[in-house]
Amino acid sequence: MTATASGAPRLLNSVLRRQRLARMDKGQLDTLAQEIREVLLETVCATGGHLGSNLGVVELTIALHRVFDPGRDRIVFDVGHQCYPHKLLTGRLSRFGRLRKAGGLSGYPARGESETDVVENSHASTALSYADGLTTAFALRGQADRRVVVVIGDGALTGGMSWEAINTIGAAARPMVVVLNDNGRSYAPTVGSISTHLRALRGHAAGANVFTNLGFAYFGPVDGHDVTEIEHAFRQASTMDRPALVHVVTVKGKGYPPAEADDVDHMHTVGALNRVTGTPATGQGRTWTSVFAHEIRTLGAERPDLVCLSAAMITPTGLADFARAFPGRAFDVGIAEQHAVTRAAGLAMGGLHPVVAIYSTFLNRAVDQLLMDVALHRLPVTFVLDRAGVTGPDGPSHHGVWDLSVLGLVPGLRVAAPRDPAGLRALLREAVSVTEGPTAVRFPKTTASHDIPARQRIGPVDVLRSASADDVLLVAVGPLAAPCLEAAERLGGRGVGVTVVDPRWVLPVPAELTDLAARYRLVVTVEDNLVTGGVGTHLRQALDVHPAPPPVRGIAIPPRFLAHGSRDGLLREHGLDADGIAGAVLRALSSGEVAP
Ligand SMILES: Cc1ncc(C[n+]2csc(CCOP(=O)(O)OP(=O)(O)O)c2C)c(N)n1
Ligand SMILES: CC(=O)[C@@H](O)[C@H](O)COP(=O)(O)O
Ligand SMILES: [Mg+2]
Repeated sequence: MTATASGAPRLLNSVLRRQRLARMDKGQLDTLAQEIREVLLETVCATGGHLGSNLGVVELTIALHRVFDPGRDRIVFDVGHQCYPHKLLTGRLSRFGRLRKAGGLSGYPARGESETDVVENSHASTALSYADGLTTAFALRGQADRRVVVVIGDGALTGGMSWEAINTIGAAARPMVVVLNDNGRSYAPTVGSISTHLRALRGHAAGANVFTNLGFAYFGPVDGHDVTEIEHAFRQASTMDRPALVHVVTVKGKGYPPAEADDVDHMHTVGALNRVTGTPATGQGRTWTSVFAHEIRTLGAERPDLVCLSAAMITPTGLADFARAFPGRAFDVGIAEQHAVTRAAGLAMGGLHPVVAIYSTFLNRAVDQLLMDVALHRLPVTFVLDRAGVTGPDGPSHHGVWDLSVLGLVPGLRVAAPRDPAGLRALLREAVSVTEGPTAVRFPKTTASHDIPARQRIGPVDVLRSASADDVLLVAVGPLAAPCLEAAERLGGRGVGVTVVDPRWVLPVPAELTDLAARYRLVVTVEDNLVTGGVGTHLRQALDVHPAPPPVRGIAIPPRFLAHGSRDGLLREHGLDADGIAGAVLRALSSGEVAP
């Protein structure tokens, strides 16, 4: 894209070489910033993405590219959701219109797009550790002239890894520039004593502070929207013979009044927007998150022992209503999943029933805490895993496709996968009623469809469709019950008898499911999770004890990282839609490996 509604971003189009940027005067830099904001608004209002975070770092990124060489130096963005201006300044303007679309630009740094992109991960609080490694490697390889610059937000600074890295970086005293982009927010205002300290520094920074006490030179606070002031601070910091932190104060959503005025999250991440009003371009309908939000709020009134925890995502995980109704029982711990899980263990030891609301992919950050601090002690903690399965536009580090494989390893943990809103409400209630160990309830990032009735229930297992012949058993995990039923109808029309069941409590595999499966010629499991270690794996292992177990085919996500795209497109690509399921069953039946 080389033109926007307000005309071609002439200066931005000309920034194809760093030298051009270095020669711009103040007036041109201001124009360049305006052009970048125009492209950000025009694009993200159409494609969705991270709006507030990127509007806030326009001047900071221009200054970065004027002081440092993104090709030879390493600019490491923490999380990376704020990399759009960097992408626009490194030759990707023409491709920017397909941001976060299948085959288009990633919404995070992507090494395949540019040599100037370093870290593709979108999980917070990792940048300082990467930087510690990079500076060490450059020193050992005689490349100490290559500068390493970290851009980290105040939110990412609440993550424990950030302080683990600060601990060794401060001691090593190797030069590094750390740009602290302090807008006072994660999604919501950043919580905790770190945030309080930063607020004090924003007001009066003279003297020692936590960074200088840990071996860093400190520069700031700097006006994060004045390129000249930022550039001066960067140049000063880059001359230091030890790590230097530049405290840049910015406004999340700068330059777009609806974002600056958004009290919830300054439009941290948005879907397609009406740019004039700042309202969603299309209605999203009822989401799984909204069903959970309503039910946990209801449960909170019934169960005074319920408390809820989130790692800086109270609203995105559906806890906002609960927090408003029960302010003393909802805890935002910052971007600190490990602390959230073990704090929940402490809350459970103290006689409460904690609910940890967390995106599936971010639970990976706290596996040891889940295993050892919660499950080993058989503590009644309930994990509500939103964004479970293929999420879509956020790409490989956001798809929640590992939770069933991980949770299946945890002794004493029970995992539920509701197929519809009624199932979520019921299974959430069942989960928070379990007292002898941890539970988990997982659901995807999509609209919550209509309820799917069961014909009968065998133990925890719902039978959704019965066939006259015991040919095929389709085991549907969660919302994939809908495409399974559609596939069964198509197969029935071709004379294949297909029974469809929903285990509801999917791990450990219920004995009733194993006993039922043993009666069929072919068992096919369908799950929005990695094929390795998912429900299919566990059911196959459970059937091994039967004298003549039927073949089990698993339709699931292959063991590789999935690129960004639409959820439906990625599910279709991996055979997790009605066509894919029906085709897989027919191929299995004709493979000769299924008893007649
Ligand atoms: C481990 C982990 N937990 C949660 C998130 C979700 N998340 C993405 S960005 C963000 C807030 C980041 O705040 P900050 O670092 O201050 O950046 P800003 O958006 O304010 O520029 C959160 C919580 C994440 N990416 N990684
Ligand atoms: C960068 C990050 O981790 C989140 O902001 C992520 O983009 C989740 O977005 P959704 O809440 O839209 O799934
Ligand atoms: Mg922030």
